[in-house]
Amino acid sequence: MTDPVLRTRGLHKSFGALVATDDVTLDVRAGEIHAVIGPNGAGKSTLIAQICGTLAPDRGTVTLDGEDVTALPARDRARKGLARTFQVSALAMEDTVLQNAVLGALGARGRPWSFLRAATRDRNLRDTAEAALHRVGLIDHAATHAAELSHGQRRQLEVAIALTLAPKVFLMDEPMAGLGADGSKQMTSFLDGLRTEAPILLVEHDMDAVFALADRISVLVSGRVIATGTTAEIRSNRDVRTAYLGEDA
Ligand SMILES: Nc1ncnc2c1ncn2[C@@H]1O[C@H](COP(=O)(O)OP(=O)(O)OP(=O)(O)O)[C@@H](O)[C@H]1O
Repeated sequence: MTDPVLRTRGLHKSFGALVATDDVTLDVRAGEIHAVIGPNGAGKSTLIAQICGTLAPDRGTVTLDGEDVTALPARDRARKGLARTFQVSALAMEDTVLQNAVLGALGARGRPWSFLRAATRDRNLRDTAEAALHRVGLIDHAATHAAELSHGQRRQLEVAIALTLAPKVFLMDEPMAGLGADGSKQMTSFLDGLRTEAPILLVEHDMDAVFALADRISVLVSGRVIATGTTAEIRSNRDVRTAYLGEDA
């Protein structure tokens, strides 16, 4: 079997007496969607933060394509292909969809647009940005301001920006949040097609989406992975049913 694209080994993080991440070992393999589920406060966001590098673990490692990136800051991990999406606030709302994607391709989000105006005239950057917008179905909205996009379209734009950086793996934190039933269905089918671009580590509360999409699921309870398996294995796991899904799951 090929090496996983992303692997955590023994990740551990405490806040005072509270153990938020308790020796978490998991991996994400090429082509798969690996979902992490768990009740509120189980430690999902804390885990994602350590994987993407915004929070330092007390111990344990994160490897990307076999390279130990534990000591690298988030920005360097992103450059190496660890693409965190759905931080909608990262979009420049006053800029167009195309400008956002070009800035993404430059890896230059957060810099004043006035300094980067020339970038949209750069043919290579435009081609990269347009290809990504095409891939996520936003090319017809290239001239629309990000502020005018729907919730779901903004998430697609975040993915387009991530695609411009040729991601090795996507980290997605609650992509369905706030989308409503129809929006969630559309996002589910969008993510289903996206796994061919890069595998996805998906943190999500929407169980319909999780069970429709995931190749494997890890269940986090009180910072600890209590089970990892296929959707069928997780559905029938007694510990999971007791701790999380409930007997009617
Ligand atoms: N910076 C922090 N300082 C102290 N405690 C924290 C900090 N960040 C998280 N925690 C605690 O760590 C635990 C795990 O929180 P975390 O947000 O990772 O859970 P979660 O599974 O993402 O929850 P939710 O599903 O509600 O988003 C919680 O008890 C939380 O209160």
